[in-house]
Amino acid sequence: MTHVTRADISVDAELATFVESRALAGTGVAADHFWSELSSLINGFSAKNRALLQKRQDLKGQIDAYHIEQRGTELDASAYKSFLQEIGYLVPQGPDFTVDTAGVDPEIGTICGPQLVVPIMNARYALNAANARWGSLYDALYGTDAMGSKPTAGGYDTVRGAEVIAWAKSFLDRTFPLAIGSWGDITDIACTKNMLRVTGAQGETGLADPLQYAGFQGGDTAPSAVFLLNNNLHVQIKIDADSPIGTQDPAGISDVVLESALTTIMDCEDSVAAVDGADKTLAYSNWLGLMQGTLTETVSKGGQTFTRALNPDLQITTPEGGAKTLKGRAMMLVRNVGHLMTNPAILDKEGNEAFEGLMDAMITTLIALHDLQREGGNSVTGSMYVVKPKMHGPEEVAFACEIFDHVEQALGLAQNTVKIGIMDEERRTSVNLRECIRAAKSRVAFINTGFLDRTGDEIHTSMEAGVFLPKADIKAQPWIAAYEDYNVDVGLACGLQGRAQIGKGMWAIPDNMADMLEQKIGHVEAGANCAWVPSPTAATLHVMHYHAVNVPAVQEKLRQNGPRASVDTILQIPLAQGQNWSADEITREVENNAQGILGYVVRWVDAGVGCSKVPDINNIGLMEDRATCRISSQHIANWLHHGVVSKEQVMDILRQMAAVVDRQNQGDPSYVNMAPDFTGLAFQAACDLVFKGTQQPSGYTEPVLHARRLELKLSA
Ligand SMILES: CC(=O)SCCNC(=O)CCNC(=O)[C@H](O)C(C)(C)COP(=O)(O)OP(=O)(O)OC[C@H]1O[C@@H](n2cnc3c(N)ncnc32)[C@H](O)[C@@H]1OP(=O)(O)O
Ligand SMILES: O=CC(=O)O
Ligand SMILES: [Mg+2]
Repeated sequence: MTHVTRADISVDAELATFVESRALAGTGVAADHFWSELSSLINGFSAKNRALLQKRQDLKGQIDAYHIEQRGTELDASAYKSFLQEIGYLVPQGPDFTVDTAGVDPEIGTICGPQLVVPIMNARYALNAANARWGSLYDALYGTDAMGSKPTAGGYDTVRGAEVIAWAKSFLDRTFPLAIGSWGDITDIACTKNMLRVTGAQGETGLADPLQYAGFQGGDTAPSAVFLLNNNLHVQIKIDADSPIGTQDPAGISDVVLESALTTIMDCEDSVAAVDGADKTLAYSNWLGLMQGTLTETVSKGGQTFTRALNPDLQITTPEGGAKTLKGRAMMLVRNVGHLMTNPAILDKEGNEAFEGLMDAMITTLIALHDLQREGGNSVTGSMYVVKPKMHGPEEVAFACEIFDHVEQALGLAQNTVKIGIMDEERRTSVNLRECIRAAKSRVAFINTGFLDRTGDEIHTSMEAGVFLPKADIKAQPWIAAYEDYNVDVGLACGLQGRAQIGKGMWAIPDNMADMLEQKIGHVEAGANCAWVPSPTAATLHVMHYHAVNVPAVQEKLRQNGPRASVDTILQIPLAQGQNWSADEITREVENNAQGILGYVVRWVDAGVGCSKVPDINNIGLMEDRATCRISSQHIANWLHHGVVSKEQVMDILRQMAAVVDRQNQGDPSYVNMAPDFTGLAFQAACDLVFKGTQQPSGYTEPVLHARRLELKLSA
């Protein structure tokens, strides 16, 4: 890594070249000005950043001491809450208020739908994610277990195909009922002025609600696609009687395409491994390609090689005969890193690694200028959306706003152009959520329950309180339901409706789409504008929940009924209450956690892959990222700390599981086995995460992951 001097900072040479030759080009921002502003951000804001991190440690120390002193007695909930107030962990609530965020895009304010997340360093996936605005329902049903069974290998299965078509048409019947008859029986579709006419078994008919007709493509008597609208979401019925599917359909319908990922988060955080200047440059360069609309990637699959690019917008004819443009891409947000990490990509004037959150703020916003300075594009309202993760309490949210005040001034943007998504994923944010929102009241564009990090923080914060329940049982305790409800209650009370999303967390079992279809409607029924999905296919399936449930109506009802959850319930720590687990139960719990950690870490450290699908001990593929790894490592650390398992037992299990993970990766020619030597950096990283788990700041995994990956890169 070679650094070059720019203003009072040292910048990785590759990153400096990228910024000067590509990111700044055409923005009107001069290089000298940019570096001097970035330097003043880094050199001017780092002391406060450090102080905020110190406060996290100080509060944790006081909480640890409290639990150690109380050990052996039952936690007195009221005394505990008073203690948290005294130390400033729980802050006083100010008067009622509503947010006044202005200029948000419809996908944030008024259209509810799935939110896809994608690792930004993977251009192939990032392009797919931006293009996931529209997804084939036929493909999503055919290719997954959504209908109950999985597709078999081999050619097209006509029986399964017929099942898919019937399934999709029953969705159309539920969502866009015809005045007479069923979508399954129609033989012709025509688009006359103001009317959709379909011919069915019982003659000519139309939509029961004619206002659901939104337009068409192609000729009016022989359209190539018909557009329908329900709950602000479009659905395309594709008609192509010459296509393999359309030729067998009485009306020539070849597909049903759903508007799917309304928004996509391009992730620079939990799902990536970006440890140095080269990695950060790749992340920023992909973001630039997305903001300029020029990103492409060569993709080889199924024996073919092609170039993947961003989809264009769609042009349709409205029912009245006018022209209308529909967005072809998801509205993109970018997740910056939180306040914790530093990165050697930039060094401050004393030669210390700069806080990564500061460089992300300045550079991702600079890049967004390419979108903000043109008509249309990603944001039609002239906003940029930064998801800010892992903030602890209102002071840290206020700090994020100060950072963006500086960035906006530096780049000549109006104040509050940059909107912030507040991840409600740390306990000190959950219990002070109202004040966190107040701290960003003119910027907040979403709150989202990141329950994975939140679970990790639950364990770490109360490490000294006692033995935590097994991972699956933690999810069933009152604290988490209260946390989820409280987030919605507070969001509604602060007037987020129409101005900001109230979002829910990730579906972390990417291959279990039938379960997702059954369960994730719960997010929508709980009043969420959006909820996270791991893949474009999941977005296409999850969007059907937003067709079934009118979220604004749910939110209005919830708002009128008033708050349901209380901070007191959120503060109930999910500890084991004298459970007597068998040795087998303990071993399986630790094995499961160890397998997830190792399966994730080995790809992170050795291959720089920040998000992986890793089989659990029941062979179910789970999405693993830094947050899920935080839970698993903190859980083992908790059981170790309280003597549920010994260090020797855990080490034995880690070794056994390393061999299992090696076998799972057998097909990868570049994979280096962890067993039988267990001397590799990946195995050591897993050991650090577990055996030094109690000492990791907030239980985060990134300090260990970054250190070990850097070690590997430097030794290569
Ligand atoms: C706690 C948190 O912070 S959650 C947020 C962070 N997590 C994420 O962002 C999860 C994003 N999802 C992913 O990274 C992936 O889906 C994984 C790692 C879970 C699974 O990846 P894989 O094992 O490669 O998936 P799988 O083989 O089933 O599918 C690959 C195909 O789906 C596409 N795909 C999978 N996930 C995504 C995605 N998130 N966005 C876009 N496309 C995707 C790929 O482009 C690929 O298609 P292609 O061959 O046409 O390019
Ligand atoms: O970032 C999301 C989470 O669940 O953590
Ligand atoms: Mg998270």
